[in-house]
Amino acid sequence: MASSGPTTSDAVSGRCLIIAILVTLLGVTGTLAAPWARASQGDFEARLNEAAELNITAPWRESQAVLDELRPRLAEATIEQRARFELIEARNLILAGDFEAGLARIDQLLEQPIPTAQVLRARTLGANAAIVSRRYNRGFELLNAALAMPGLEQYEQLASELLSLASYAYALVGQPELGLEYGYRAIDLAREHDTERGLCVVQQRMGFNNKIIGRYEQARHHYESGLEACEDTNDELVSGIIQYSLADLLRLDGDLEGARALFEQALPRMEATGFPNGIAEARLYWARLENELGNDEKVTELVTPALSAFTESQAWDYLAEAHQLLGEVAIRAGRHAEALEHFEARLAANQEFQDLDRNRRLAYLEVEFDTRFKEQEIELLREQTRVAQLEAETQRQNARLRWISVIFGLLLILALALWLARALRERRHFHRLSQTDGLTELYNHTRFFELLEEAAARVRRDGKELSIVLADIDHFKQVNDRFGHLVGDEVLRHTSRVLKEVFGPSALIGRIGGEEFAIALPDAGLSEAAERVEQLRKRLAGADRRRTDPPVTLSFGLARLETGESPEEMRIRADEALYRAKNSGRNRAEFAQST
Ligand SMILES: Nc1nc2c(ncn2[C@@H]2O[C@H](COP(=O)(O)OP(=O)(O)OP(=O)(O)O)[C@@H](O)[C@H]2O)c(=O)[nH]1
Repeated sequence: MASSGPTTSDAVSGRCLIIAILVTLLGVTGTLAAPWARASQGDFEARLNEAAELNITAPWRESQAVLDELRPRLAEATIEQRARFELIEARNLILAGDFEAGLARIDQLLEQPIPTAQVLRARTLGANAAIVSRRYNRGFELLNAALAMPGLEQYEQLASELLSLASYAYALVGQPELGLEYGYRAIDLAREHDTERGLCVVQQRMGFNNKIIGRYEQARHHYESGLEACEDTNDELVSGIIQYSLADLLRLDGDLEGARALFEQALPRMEATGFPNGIAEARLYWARLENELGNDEKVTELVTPALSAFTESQAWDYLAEAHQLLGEVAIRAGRHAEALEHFEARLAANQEFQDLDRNRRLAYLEVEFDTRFKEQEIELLREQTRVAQLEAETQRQNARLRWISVIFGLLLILALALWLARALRERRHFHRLSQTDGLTELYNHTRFFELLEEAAARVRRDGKELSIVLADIDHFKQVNDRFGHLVGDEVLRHTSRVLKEVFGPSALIGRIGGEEFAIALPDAGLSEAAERVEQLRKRLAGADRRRTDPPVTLSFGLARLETGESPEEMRIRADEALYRAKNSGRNRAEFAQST
């Protein structure tokens, strides 16, 4: 006889409940059991590990007995050990069906400063327990907080358990693809770190995920792999879950005898764990099969004891399905009043389930929305930080550029200043060259007569005197011829120096020809000029003359600027006087004739 049980959605969601509880418990227990190797660190540690191990392999009461024995010694425990103790106990409370107390214990633990691994453990266990007990907001909050923990994958088995929980939770709220994605990550992690227990848990969840989206072949494959891993780790709980889940798959596949054989193994196994929700789920699954086979008595026998467990754990979908089955049995037996009661109970349970399902999706969406919103906020903040960094970098570059420009500008100004100073120096040099005679550094011909003009104008204006002396070295050609031009040059320079010394700074002295000099004496008359000439002759002939110097004499022509006379006219007269001095035997001075 065909079953007309609850909707597929009801059945699927109901199945989740038991699986989730079992897997939660399994996950935490598995993690806690891991530090067996540290038993030698002390009796407390060893007993704590024993309690954790018992949580996997025995009914929860056995591990709780160990915890109760350890409780008086909690004061000597480390923070980490206390956290593990609390987590095992919280898990036991949940296994015993007291979700509220279990979750309160986890919340308390999360408020304390505990190692990161314990935080991850507590969040994973809390998320699972909250989701299983219909506290979806809290469940997804804890799940997302755990998933957001940095460096998650370094926690290996813990991370694998968390990802497998995420896999289950997302499948539960209608996101099976996301669930599969998390599941594959969890499988990879479990394989990578060779954790059989992790593999056992995640394969079971992946079996569930595939089953609810109708991929029975894949579901079966995951369940079978999971069963192998679970048997290896003596995990009675998950082994039992997988067995009755596989049996349900066989039923769906039409292998009813195979399914029954598996149920016969799974139910006693579940009963041995003492976990009421798991036992009730196994009974319901089996009852589906017996309903299909028309074994009404067996259906009643299986389902009736499960009703209270479903009601207590608010597994409304399962409860609805159970009442549906019992209602059908009652109809077939002609007990119509009883059937009506069951169908009414089914309707009520379905109503509860619809509310629950809506709440579940809403909770997921709220947390998901909140998370996405926060992610967007974080992304926005990151973007703002990036922009600020870019701006700061741009400002730094601008400041650098400004400095470079300033330095470059200063260097340019300096180079220009140097170049200008050099140009000015050169200009002054060339200017001086253009006015002086390079050999003697006396005024050259042009400059001398310019200055003479100016001096003449000045003395005329001031009503003072001005005399001029033309001096020409005697027989200079012979000096050159006898001693060479270099000596001749030296004679010219020496003569110039003596001229300057004798006539003093007020006199204008110029070299106006090869060996011919002109001296203008402002404010001086002929007698003073003659006196100086005499001094000069003595100096050249006497004291100043070195023994190696060739004998040098000069002939002089002296003239005084007459009233109304131009400097040129004065010069001509002085020239004539010089000519006379030369002709009169040289080495002498002649006065120019007055006009
Ligand atoms: N070493 C040297 N010789 C110069 C320079 N300028 C002109 N002389 C020489 O001066 C000599 C001038 O010779 P002259 O004009 O014959 O005159 P002098 O030999 O002095 O004879 P008198 O003037 O008649 O006494 C020439 O031999 C020129 O070569 C010069 O700058 N350096």
